[in-house]
Amino acid sequence: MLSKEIQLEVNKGAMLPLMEEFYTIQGEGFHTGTAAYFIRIGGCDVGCHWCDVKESWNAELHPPTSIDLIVKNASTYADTVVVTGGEPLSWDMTLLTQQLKDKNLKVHIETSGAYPLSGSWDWICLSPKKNKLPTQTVYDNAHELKVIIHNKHDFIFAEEQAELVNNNAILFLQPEWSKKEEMTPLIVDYVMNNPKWRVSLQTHKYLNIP
Ligand SMILES: C[S@@+](CC[C@H](N)C(=O)[O-])C[C@H]1O[C@@H](n2cnc3c(N)ncnc32)[C@H](O)[C@@H]1O
Ligand SMILES: Nc1nc2[nH]cc(C(=O)O)c2c(=O)[nH]1
Ligand code: SF4
Ligand SMILES: [Mg+2]
Repeated sequence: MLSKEIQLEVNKGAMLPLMEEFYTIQGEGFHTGTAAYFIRIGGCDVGCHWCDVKESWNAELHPPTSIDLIVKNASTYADTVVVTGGEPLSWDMTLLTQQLKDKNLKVHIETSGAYPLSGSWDWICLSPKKNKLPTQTVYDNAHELKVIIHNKHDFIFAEEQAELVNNNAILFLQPEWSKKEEMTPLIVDYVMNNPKWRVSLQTHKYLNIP
């Protein structure tokens, strides 16, 4: 159990359960190949059975960390910060994003959109999940829609989600890692037949970097 004082700070978004932070190359989606500092915030109740960071789900395993410290570390690296998780929108992102922007950093988010949008973002990557669909604010503000393809039905889900996202969002299909041998050729065919979509791969896993 957190002390009352710390719980209040977490509720305000002045402290967040930090799982890890690392400087790497954005491996996925529109900004693939570009250097970025990743901040991974613990806590997620969406429950994707193929999630590649299940250790992030239980927020209680990750120490509440002051955003002052998170921002200080981030600003010593690249000019772009990617906030991920866990599900970052489980928490109030207002203060964290304000302070990152005060340091002139570009602030990106990786989100399932399952909770209402908080914070101010230069780039929103929405990766919707069937078991907890995105909220309207995230559909309206997403710059990128990145749908994970684990089976053939996910192409239908992808088209449904593309109807819900704003018209400017760039559309990506990304193979679920454990099914990539089977799904990647289907994605390649699908994108050639439906060129409004683009392919996204988890390139960091091929590069053996975090
Ligand atoms: C771990 S999630 C954290 C952020 C947020 N909870 C979300 O799902 O967008 C980061 C990204 O990894 C993707 N992802 C997670 N597990 C994956 C897997 N096994 N194969 C491919 N992509 C995966 C998610 O869809 C999301 O785009
Ligand atoms: N290199 C790298 N790129 C990423 N893009 C999204 C990631 C995530 O887990 O949110 C991720 C990640 O974990 N590593
Ligand atoms: S929403 Fe993201 S962090 Fe949560 S289980 Fe799904 S992939 Fe993992
Ligand atoms: Mg990842």
